[in-house]
This record gives sequence, structure tokens and C-alpha cells, in this order.
Amino acid sequence: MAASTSTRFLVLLKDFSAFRKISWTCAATNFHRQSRFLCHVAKEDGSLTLASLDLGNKPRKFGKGKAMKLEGSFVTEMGQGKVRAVKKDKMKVVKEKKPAEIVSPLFSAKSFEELGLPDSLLDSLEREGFSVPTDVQSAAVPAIIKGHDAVIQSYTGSGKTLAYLLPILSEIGPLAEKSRSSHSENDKRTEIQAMIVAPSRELGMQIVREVEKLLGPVHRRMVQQLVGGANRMRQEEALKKNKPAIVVGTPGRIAEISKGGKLHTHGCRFLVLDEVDELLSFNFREDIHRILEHVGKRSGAGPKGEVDERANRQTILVSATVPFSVIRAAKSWSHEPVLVQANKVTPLDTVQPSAPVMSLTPTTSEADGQIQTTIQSLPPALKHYYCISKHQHKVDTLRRCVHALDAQSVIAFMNHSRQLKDVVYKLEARGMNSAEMHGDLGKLGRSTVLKKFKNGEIKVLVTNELSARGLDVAECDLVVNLELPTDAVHYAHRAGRTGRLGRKGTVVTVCEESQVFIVKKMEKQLGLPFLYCEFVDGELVVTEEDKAIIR
Ligand SMILES: Nc1ncnc2c1ncn2[C@@H]1O[C@H](COP(=O)(O)OP(=O)(O)OP(=O)(O)O)[C@@H](O)[C@H]1O
Repeated sequence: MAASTSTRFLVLLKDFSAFRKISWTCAATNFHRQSRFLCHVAKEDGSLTLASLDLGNKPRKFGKGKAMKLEGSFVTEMGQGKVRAVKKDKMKVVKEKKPAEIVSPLFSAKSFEELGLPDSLLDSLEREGFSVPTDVQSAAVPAIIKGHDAVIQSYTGSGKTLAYLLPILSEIGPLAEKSRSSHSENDKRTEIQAMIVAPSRELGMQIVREVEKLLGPVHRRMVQQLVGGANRMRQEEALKKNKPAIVVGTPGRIAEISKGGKLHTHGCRFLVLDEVDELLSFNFREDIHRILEHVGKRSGAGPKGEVDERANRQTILVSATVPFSVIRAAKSWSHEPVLVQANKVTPLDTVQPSAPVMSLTPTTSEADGQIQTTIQSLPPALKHYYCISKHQHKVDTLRRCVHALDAQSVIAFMNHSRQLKDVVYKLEARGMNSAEMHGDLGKLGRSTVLKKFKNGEIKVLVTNELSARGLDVAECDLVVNLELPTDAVHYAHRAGRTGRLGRKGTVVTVCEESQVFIVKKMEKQLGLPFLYCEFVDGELVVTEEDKAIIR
């Protein structure tokens, strides 16, 4: 059978990690260029749809026999924005229509100066190397500065943290525009003015570091961490001594200190719930309820002595996945709330479960709306694959996957912490630097492992759901699901640990034959193609049919 007429040939993917450790300034410039180019391509070629992919419920099989036995297979080279499908023996270019990379237009056409930030904050941004805002930052900053409550939803790694930190820092603390502050100097010194809540210690500390960076060494004490696992007494002492303007913490620890009467947040002007859908889940319900009830509320503060029910604060809710239940909650708590998504701002009152802002395809029910919200949660440039492996061969599949993609920094997810050690043991035995990370590891253990992973000493971080949300490791170029995530929302947060800020990233889900239908369901819910792959002769191999999707 002639290679050119077959639809069952194989594609080998190469040159996986060209985008690593790119200086972000350079990345920003490229994104500007690429986004313009991509718009042009999109017009010509139209976008991919599920229907066009014709994905059945079964994995596509490779013709007769195994992949490596086929002759005349195609090699796809991915480099400098190109996909080439070439015949392995002759290296003949078959087709060249579109660039390989679908990179989202992440960086905004606006500058930080145009967002109305004070000079001192602009200086900090420059000092830290942030020179162009991302889309979601451009949209969120002016809306929050205007005083709106906001729900910020945009995909993983798109810079949501700065999207809420910048307007907060432009209003409170040492970098604030003096003329904007409505509070007296005395209030500013003694009261907490912004509270940021995150579901995990790691994410909380990451946010603290982001605030500290902007505040600079002189003012870094103006932010205080209140995360679980750290010494509570020391946190309370620091609150008393440093009188921070901003606190960042986990729900349990904040509630604990608050119950002890050591946290004075009635005058708080900002409350941020980062990873809001997680924070509003059953696990945190009691503590979050307390926070919502106390932060920025002064009891009996009404003008005529009546109990003032409405909070005197701006509430900002943030996540890559925002189900309609969050929108509904925000409508009831908030004052003129808006939904901020990438580069658009919509009044929350106009957002319905079936509204297009929540989904790419029209939905008919609230339940659909909740599922569809996962669609815009992942960077479009991420590549998603799945492969089939027997349970006992999964670690070997992971190892072959890392080699095939030449991945440098890998996060492998499992569901239970007790299995992580075994995987690490097997990887180490095969000479692959790896370490486990989970909640039982303890504070010091977790931060040591994370540090080693960030600086490259550890190649494969084997972890569970603890690391799925918020963790920002720019170098991570591969996420592997060694076990299936519970649903599409969990898939989105796991997958979002790679491809941060528009970088390249690959997600490979290793499943058993009987689980393929679950992968297909998530594929549908996320509205993204998941390509079936195998690892052959040190290469990642997909079907010739799927080659067209990669392009
Ligand atoms: N304007 C910018 N220029 C350069 N880098 C930026 C900019 N904004 C954010 N970053 C960096 O991009 C990375 C991702 O940002 P961030 O963690 O805020 O993403 P996110 O949208 O909150 O992701 P997730 O949904 O996974 O929590 C961080 O390292 C951050 O410092």
C-alpha cells in the first residue's frame, strides 16, 4: 500500500522542549507576533471541532500489527512553529499548511501604564521583569480599580494572580496611589486591608512570594502568611508586630486565628478567594463561611445604628474553572459584580448558565453549564495524548514517555499518596531522578522537594491532587496522569501545571483499556482533542489520522 494513500501510518513527534527557560520578555514579544499570525491562520482554516475529529469511543488501532513493524511511516518534526510530516525513509515533506503551535494570544496589546497603576507599582513591575500585562490582567485591573466585585476566570497559567494583586496593591499598602486611599493613615497602619485565601499551603506561599516580589525587600513585611502547617504562635506574633496590610492564608488557619480574636479584618477592603470552586467545596465550607461573614464587615455600622448586612469590601473570586454555582454565589454576595474572562468583562447579572461566556457551545441546563465551564480552562497550545498500559507496566510507560518526549521537568499524578513511594522507587531504580510530594510529607519535606524540582535536581515529581491547583513551575514541560483524575475539572487543573504562560506543554494520560471511555468523556467535556499514542523506539507515535489534528 502506498504510504501517501494510507490513513493508518504513524507519526513520530520530536523536538519537544525548545521553549524552555525562555526569558519572559522575549516570550512576550513572540506572543505578540504569533498571535497576529495565528489570527490569520484561523481565518483560513477554521477551528477544530469534535465532529470534525470523528472520535469514536474506542482507541484507534494501528493497522495490522504493531507500530514499529509498519513501513513507510511518517516523521513529524515540530520546531520553529512548523509541523512536517515526512516519510521516514525518504524524509519527504508531505504537506505544510499550518504552524504546529496553537499559541493563545496571551499578552495584551495594552501596557501596564495604560491600566492606571501608580508609578511606584509600575517601577516594581519593571524591576521584576514584568513588562507587558496578560489579557486577563488588562481586563481585570481597571474593573477592580473601578470598585467592581469580580469573578476572574481564565485558563491555567494566564497570570490570574497578578490580575487581582495589581489593583489591590494600587489601592493599599506602600505602593498605593496616595490620592486613592479613602482610609485614614491610622487605619492603614493598624488594620489588615486585604485578605487572600487559597486552598493549599503551597499555593498560599506562592502568592506571598508574588506579593513580596512586588513590595520589594523594604516593605516585604507588609504581607503575612497564615498558612496551615506553619507555627501559629509565630504567625500571631508577626501579625501583632508587623501590622501587615495583606494576609494570605489557608481557610483553616485563618479561621483558627480569627476565632482566637487575633485577626482584625473588619476594615478589610479586599477579600480574594483564589481557586474559589475548591474553596466553596464541602471541605472548606465552615471556615469559608466564617471568613465571608467577618471580613470587611463591621457589625452595627449602619448610618442609623442598624446592623449593616452588606460587606464593606470588594470580593474577588478566581479560578480557571468557575461553575455556575460560583456565579450564583457571587451574584448574591456582591455589589455590581463582573465576570472577567481573558479580554472581556461582562456584568454578572447578564451571565446565564447557558450563556456563551461560560461555554463554547450552547448549553441547555445549569448542569451543562457547569460541565462546559471547563472548556476555557486550559491554554489552547497544550497537547493532550493518552496511551493504554496495563497497571503493572505504568511506571515503565511513564519512563518511556519521558524519554520519548525528552521532557526535562515532569509532574506525574496519582490519586493516593501511599502509591507514590513505590513509583519513585521504581523510577530511581531505572536512573530517573524523582521524588514524591503529598500532604503527609510535612511542611519542610514539601518545600524541600518543591525547591529541588524547581531547580532541576528532581526530574519527575510524583504527586497527588495536592499539586494540581495553582502550582507554578515554569519549567514543567510534561504532565503525566498515571491514574485518571476524578473528572474534567480535576484534569484541567492537573494539565495546567504545564504550558504556563503560553509555553509549550504536553499532557499524557496513561489509562487501562477499560478506562478509555472515561478519557473520551473528559475529551468531550474539555472540547480538546486527546490523541491516542504509543511509545515506540524512543519516540511518541500517533496515527496518521491524528497527525492532521496536531497540525
Ligand atoms: N504579565 C506578566 N508577564 C510575565 N509573567 C507573568 C505575567 N503575569 C504573570 N506572570 C507569571 O506567569 C506565571 C503564571 O501566573 P499565575 O500563577 O498567576 O497563573 P494562573 O492563571 O493563576 O494559573 P493557575 O490557574 O494555574 O493558578 C507566574 O510565574 C507569573 O509570575
